[in-house]
Amino acid sequence: MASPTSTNPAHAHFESFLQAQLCQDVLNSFQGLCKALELEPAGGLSQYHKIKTQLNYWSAKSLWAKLDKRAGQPVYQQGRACTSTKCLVVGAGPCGLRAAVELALLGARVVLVEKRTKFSRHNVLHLWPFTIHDLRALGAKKFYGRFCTGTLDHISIRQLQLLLLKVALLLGVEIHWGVTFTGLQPPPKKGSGWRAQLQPNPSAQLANYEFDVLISAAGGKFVPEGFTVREMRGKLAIGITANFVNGRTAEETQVPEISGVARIYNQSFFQSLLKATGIDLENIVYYKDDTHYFVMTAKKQCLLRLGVLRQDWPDTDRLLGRANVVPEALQRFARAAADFATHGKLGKLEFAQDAHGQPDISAFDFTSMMRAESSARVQEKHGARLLLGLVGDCLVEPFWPLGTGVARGFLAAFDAAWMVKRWAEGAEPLEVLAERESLYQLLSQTSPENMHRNVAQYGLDPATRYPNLNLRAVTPSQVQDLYDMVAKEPVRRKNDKTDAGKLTTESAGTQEELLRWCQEQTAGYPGVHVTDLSSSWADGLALCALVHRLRPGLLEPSELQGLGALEVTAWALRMAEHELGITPVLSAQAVVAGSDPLGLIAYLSHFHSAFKSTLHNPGPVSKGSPGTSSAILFLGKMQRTLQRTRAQENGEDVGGKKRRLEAEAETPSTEEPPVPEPGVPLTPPSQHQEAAAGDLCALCGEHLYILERLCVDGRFFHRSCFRCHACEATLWLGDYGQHPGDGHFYCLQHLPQPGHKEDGSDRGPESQELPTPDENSKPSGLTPLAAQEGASPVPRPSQPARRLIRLSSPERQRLSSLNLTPDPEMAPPPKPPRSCSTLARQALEGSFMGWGVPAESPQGHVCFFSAQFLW
Ligand SMILES: NC(=O)C1=CN([C@@H]2O[C@H](COP(=O)(O)OP(=O)(O)OC[C@H]3O[C@@H](n4cnc5c(N)ncnc54)[C@H](OP(=O)(O)O)[C@@H]3O)[C@@H](O)[C@H]2O)C=CC1
Repeated sequence: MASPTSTNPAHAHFESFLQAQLCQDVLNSFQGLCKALELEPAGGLSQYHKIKTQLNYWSAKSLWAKLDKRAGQPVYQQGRACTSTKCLVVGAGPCGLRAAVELALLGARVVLVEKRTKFSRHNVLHLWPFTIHDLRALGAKKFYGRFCTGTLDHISIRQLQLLLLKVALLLGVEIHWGVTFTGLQPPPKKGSGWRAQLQPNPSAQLANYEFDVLISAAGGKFVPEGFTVREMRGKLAIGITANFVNGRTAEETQVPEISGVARIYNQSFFQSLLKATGIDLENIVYYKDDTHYFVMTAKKQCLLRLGVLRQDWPDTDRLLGRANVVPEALQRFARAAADFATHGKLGKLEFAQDAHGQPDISAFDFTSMMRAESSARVQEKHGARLLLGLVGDCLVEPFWPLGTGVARGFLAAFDAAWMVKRWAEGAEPLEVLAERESLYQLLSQTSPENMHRNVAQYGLDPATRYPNLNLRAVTPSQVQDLYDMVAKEPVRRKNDKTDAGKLTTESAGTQEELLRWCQEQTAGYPGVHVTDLSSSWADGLALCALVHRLRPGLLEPSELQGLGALEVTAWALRMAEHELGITPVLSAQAVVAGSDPLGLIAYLSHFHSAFKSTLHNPGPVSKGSPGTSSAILFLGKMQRTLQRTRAQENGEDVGGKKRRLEAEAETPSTEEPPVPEPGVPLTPPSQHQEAAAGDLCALCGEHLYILERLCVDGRFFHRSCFRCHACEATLWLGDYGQHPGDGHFYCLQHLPQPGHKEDGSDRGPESQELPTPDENSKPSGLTPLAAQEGASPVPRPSQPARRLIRLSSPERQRLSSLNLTPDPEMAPPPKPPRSCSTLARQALEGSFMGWGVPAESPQGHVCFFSAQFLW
């Protein structure tokens, strides 16, 4: 057995390859290695086995042991799962490389194109436990000895790229640098395949490469053909990142990292900072890696005051545009903040250089994020099918204070590779797409707390990662529009230079656009004048108009005659929920009182989504004039009723209505309460009272902020409270059951047979048919709703039967072979604290993903994150 110091040139190349810290050095040493071993690089998995056979000295063997262990997982079928699949991956960011590695392990031929020629991003990513385990298992320590040696778990983007690049090269991925993917070249005739348009003109071999899978991992600015994106925009939040040279001196090593200081947790720190420097921040983070990396959220007024921004512009792009930012002032700002946060112990704080040789500092707007509407598509031409999948920022741009780091990017990479495996197995395109979309639904809800606890079991199979998985949450019929015979026009995003400033109607995202859309949909309805996203909705008419616009047949004027605003609103909310599937995120009281503007925006964005999906699957929605005769009749009557009510109210004291709403707001039920008696003195609603307007969790009774709200059967819970009564796993919407006997919620695995006993002695086998929640079989314990319904003056439509979810036998077998039964020894995960971080984590995702909703904290702050969460 030879040692690395032997004269074998292959060993020397291999050691250089392991140690290389620049992209070009990695490529050079790998080429040298292949030459020395007389191998053609990019030879797929067989190339890996050849390298392994020839390099069998101890240092190399420790790496092979790790890679062999991963490659030996049954899911890869010894590298034969996708041998006839040819993939093109676009983008060598962390997610593109991670996806390429998985595809290579499956035995696919993988070609990756990246427009950059070097890795230069110093910014540091937070790592979840599973990502650390995953990277260690790929030999991270071998490539980067400092991997996760600090007090905090993180890695710089470039180090992450470097180590994944090395793994990808070893596994035979073909990588082309400085090559930009510009579009698809459909097959010109039968018998030919899909190719890529690339810039600059590629070699003939690359130009002629025909593939049947395209994975786009090209980052948040790129949207491949056929995909649509939605912009989520909240209140302005300005992030600043700065990287300073890390000289790795003893003094620098001593300086403690800051995993996150947020204003709401440490007011005195931020006040002292303001006093000493004039800098006003919401939060600050400091990580030590290749550089000293700082990220902070700065207040606009202070940036203007300190001359960092020249002028205040309402348009964020202009506000933070190159012309409006003074680089020297920005550098002074970041340096002073970093210096203060580290008590001056980092010395002179010299800026590291970015890709262009400039000081590595940037100010960016993180209020706007893009999210693709779907994660995959299939295109077919002349009989050649192409599967397209998105991963990483190209799929969902992360909201950096949530601390999702690269974790969800990796999950999407795994899910996409799993999709490719299913594709290679010959599953029907719509089935493949439906499964992928089912997984995509889970992505935004994932957190370390609600995934399987044993990260060592994580693999490509989604069942190893997501508990209570239902790969049929989305059905093939729901994804028909993702299967194109002809590609649609690409949708470009707002800052796409090729189509600057334009958003398609489908990706419209700002509140103004939402308002405009609401105005368009409600135009022509008598008595409806939508001028804003708050008070215009207080009489319930506009909401009814939207419901009618979507489903004209739902409105029966006779049902609503004589009702007040609150009752009308409650009716509209219920109709929307039960008939249109639009989950309420605020109560009727809050709509009428206008006490929850954020909730209303989130809620209205659901209508927009529902409207769009109805357009995709045309049903009863009338696209023509909204003012059908029944609607006009209905709303006319409603208006008269409301006018009568108002006239009566004018007889009361001026604050009668307000006081009444306030009293209503104290009723925690989401059902409409009885209209209170007039005569109570006027006081503006306090924060507490506003919070009480349907804002208490129906399970724990604690305050429920909008970002935490989960609506199940008309009641609101904290997401963290919505757990399986048996195993305490967090439940996914659509994948749970409520037992009619005990009223508790269960995951499908633990849902007891009807008539079970609480002690579980009669607990049935795994998946059970979910009870259809008809009105008579409402459980008593958890459904006060049912009791109230009798008293409700508003007729309630029958609820649609809940979906029947059964695992197929192969699925059951697969699950049982994975041995995923919860370990009885293992304590249930602690309930996460409901802090601003939790709110933030749940913001802008989940069921009210539509319009970006600024995160609402108890203190009304817009940005927040706590110690453990970081980019
Ligand atoms: N801290 C930070 O500054 C950033 C952090 N991140 C984090 O990184 C992760 C995302 O990684 P990932 O999804 O892999 O995305 P990345 O943005 O890291 O990588 C995408 C790569 O694809 C390149 N690319 C873009 N368009 C094309 C094209 N048409 N043809 C070829 N290459 C192209 C990009 O170049 P180019 O960038 O020049 O467009 C970039 O190098 C997330 O966790 C995110 O939080 C992501 C971005 C910034």
